Amino acid sequence: MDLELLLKPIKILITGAKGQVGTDLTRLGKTDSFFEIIALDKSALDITNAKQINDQLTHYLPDYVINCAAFDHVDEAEHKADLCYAVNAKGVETLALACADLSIPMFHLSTDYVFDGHYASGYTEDDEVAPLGVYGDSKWQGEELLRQVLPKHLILRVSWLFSGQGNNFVLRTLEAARTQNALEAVSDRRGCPTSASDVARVILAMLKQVHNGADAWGTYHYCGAEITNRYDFCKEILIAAGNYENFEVETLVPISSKDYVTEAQRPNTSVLTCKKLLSVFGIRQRPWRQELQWLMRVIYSSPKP
Ligand SMILES: NC(=O)C1=CN([C@@H]2O[C@H](COP(=O)(O)OP(=O)(O)OC[C@H]3O[C@@H](n4cnc5c(N)ncnc54)[C@H](OP(=O)(O)O)[C@@H]3O)[C@@H](O)[C@H]2O)C=CC1
Ligand SMILES: Cc1cn([C@H]2C[C@H](O)[C@@H](COP(=O)(O)OP(=O)(O)O[C@H]3O[C@@H](C)C(=O)[C@@H](O)[C@H]3O)O2)c(=O)[nH]c1=O
Repeated sequence: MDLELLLKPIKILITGAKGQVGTDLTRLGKTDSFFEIIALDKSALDITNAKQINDQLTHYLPDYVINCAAFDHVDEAEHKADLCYAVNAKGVETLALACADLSIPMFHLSTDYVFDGHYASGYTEDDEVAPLGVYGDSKWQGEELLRQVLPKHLILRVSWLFSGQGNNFVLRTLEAARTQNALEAVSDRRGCPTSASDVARVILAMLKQVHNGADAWGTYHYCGAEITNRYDFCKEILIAAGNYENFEVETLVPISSKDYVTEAQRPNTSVLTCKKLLSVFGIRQRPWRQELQWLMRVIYSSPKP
């Protein structure tokens, strides 16, 4: 690769730029001179709209497209299956076809919910998928369509995302703790929380390497280090936020997932093994507890809206 090309910032186009990962990726990417960021939210680029995709890609001609757009309301997906598949499966295919036409590699995010959660010791990228609900199935179909259409792709499966915005377990726990005296949390559902800003860091690190010639296309897992369950995670959230705020809540009760009935079935142990990412890219997992502490500092130092 010649020097001029190496010195040029890597132009990345982000879809779903107002979501959790989209927001953190935009923020982090803009502080890194290696990148030129084009951040498009749903109104600027709807991934179910082939013409809009084509117009935006030919206008910007990015080096990479990063798809952060998704329909990821797990329960709602059960009764809005058409919309869910339109975005997470067909939308991904439409985006990938446009990328293929213009020879643009695509980075895509997927989920631990492609697995059924019966495998207790952690899933590798080669383990068999068996989604339990519409959301997980739509994400798996999106992965497969991308693999068929565009060989130059990276798929990063992540789990249990949290950030300072959007609909996530951390913010919902804080909201509930402000208004309720007692909270219940499932103690037999295990996984690894992951901060959206940590995912953004990993995406940018992977992109730098493939841009510099690493032939590492394919599927990878990433999640925050250590395994926990929803009850212990909830406890950690309340302890971390308790340094800044007095909550209404007095008790946190561990319950069985059998007693927490939701529209969608969820995997019981959806731990992702991240060894492939370490061996191919040298990227290590960061402890989610540290990320949670950092997020609390950010949340409580920001002015109230
Ligand atoms: N959240 C989690 O816990 C996890 C998420 N993932 C995956 O990670 C990725 C990022 O998730 P996260 O950042 O949390 O998602 P968010 O829901 O925070 O963001 C997704 C964004 O996509 C937008 N969007 C929805 N439909 C379309 C469309 N047709 N075209 C363009 N944009 C659209 C949404 O807009 P609007 O809100 O206006 O509809 C939203 O801004 C997704 O692929 C998700 O499946 C994987 C594991 C865990
Ligand atoms: C609200 C609440 C949930 N829970 C438990 C039940 C269930 O296991 C889980 C549901 O919480 P959430 O709705 O935040 O989690 P959910 O939407 O299932 O989260 C998933 O989102 C999708 C997009 C993904 O890809 C997954 O990785 C995962 O992060 O938490 C409690 O135990 N107590 C509570 O008060």
